[in-house]
Amino acid sequence: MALDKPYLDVPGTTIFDADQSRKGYWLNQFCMSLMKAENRERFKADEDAYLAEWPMTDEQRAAVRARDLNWAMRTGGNIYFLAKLGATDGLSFQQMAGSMTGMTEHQYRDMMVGGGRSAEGNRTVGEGGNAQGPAAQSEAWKAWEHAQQQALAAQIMDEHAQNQTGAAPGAGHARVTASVYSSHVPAIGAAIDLGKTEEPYWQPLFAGFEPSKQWMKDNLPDVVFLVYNDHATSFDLGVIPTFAIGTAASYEPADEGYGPRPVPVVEGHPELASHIAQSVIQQDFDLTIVNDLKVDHGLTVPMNLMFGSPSAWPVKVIPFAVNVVQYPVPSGARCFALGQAIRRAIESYDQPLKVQIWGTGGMSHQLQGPRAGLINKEWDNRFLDRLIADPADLSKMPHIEYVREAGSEGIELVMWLIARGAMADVAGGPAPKVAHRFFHVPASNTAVGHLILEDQA
Ligand SMILES: O=C(O)c1ccc(O)c(O)c1
Repeated sequence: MALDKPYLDVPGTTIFDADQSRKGYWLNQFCMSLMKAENRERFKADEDAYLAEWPMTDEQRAAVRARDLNWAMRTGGNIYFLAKLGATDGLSFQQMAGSMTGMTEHQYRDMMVGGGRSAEGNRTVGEGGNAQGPAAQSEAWKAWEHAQQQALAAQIMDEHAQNQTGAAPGAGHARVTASVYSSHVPAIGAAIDLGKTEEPYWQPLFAGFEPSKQWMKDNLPDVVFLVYNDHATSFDLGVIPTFAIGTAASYEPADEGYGPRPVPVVEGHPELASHIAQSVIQQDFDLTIVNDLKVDHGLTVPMNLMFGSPSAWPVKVIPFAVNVVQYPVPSGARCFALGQAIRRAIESYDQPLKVQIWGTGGMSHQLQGPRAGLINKEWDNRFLDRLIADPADLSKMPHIEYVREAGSEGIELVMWLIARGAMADVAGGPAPKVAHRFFHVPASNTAVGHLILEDQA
């Protein structure tokens, strides 16, 4: 059980939540494609051929062909997406809504003219209202269900047999085991990709991460919650989310202009990510939910620094992108409080997963204007000291201090406060153990800082 679903007992109602969204992703994307006239024409000319272009399930294709909206919703469709299908057929929203009620078009219109369906008796399953019955089904859906019955029965038998012999699902809940902090300079990625890590310029930097790779082998988590910023890669100026959580099953490395980095695809953890999204949003942090995301150096470079260059990443990753590109960017205090909410979310997930939270970006660097190349070693090291010992006080530092002291791009360091806020001591537990600390200048234009804090709770 990942998502809390208090809405399941509302009669005749499907709430479009993360599970539904995941299930219906391609069905809904197909519907969106009908926003273009040329696609509507192609669909109308040959429905089967057009539907075959979309990686939907056979059942979803059948539901579309039958124009059975209840069936389509059962397979993950959402009415605002399905409405593009109805619009392609020339239907109004009233005709579409009415088609799901079992009433004729006229009966439904008359009900609306008469003041609409009453909420009385329709708030909870089992009351006596007129929306309590089973969903209206097309003949096609009934036939489909009939055909599935045998397969379903066999599957239930199988599951039953497995339950008899297999282990019980893991008990317990997820926990934060450590936080990791690291700069994410693209030139570090290029040095890895081009085999330059032993060159005199790069060797001292990579040497500083050798203990980290060993530590990671000894402390491998199941999931990394990876806080980073997108560098005008997946998010352009069209949409700028302040906090965006990736809920996809996988994330391809982005092409940032040099071609995609030759690193493995990043596997996500959609169930935990959706749970965290729900929990954190219910704690009043308004996250943007992202199902389609390519990840840039901000995410992949720290992965290499901590895991080396394996053929597949040994952990699942939940990407969490923070806007630090266009002002206003979130305050340190907001980031610190968000980290606390993320810890609560992780701890309330009912699977025994070990989760690390990483903060990336920084340290001091300025990539623009006559002040480009600014480095402030003393300030950076003081930042590391304060991050370890008094993050609550550090979180009060205003943006202007980051800019003046650590350069315009040094503002990325606010993201480290998200990871730090998720540690046990902030929630009243013991102080973390400093497993590793490293600082090096320069990597390209940047001072590289790195910390590993082990949770002692
Ligand atoms: O130092 C650099 O070259 C550099 C470039 C881009 C970044 O996002 C960054 O963090 C550092």
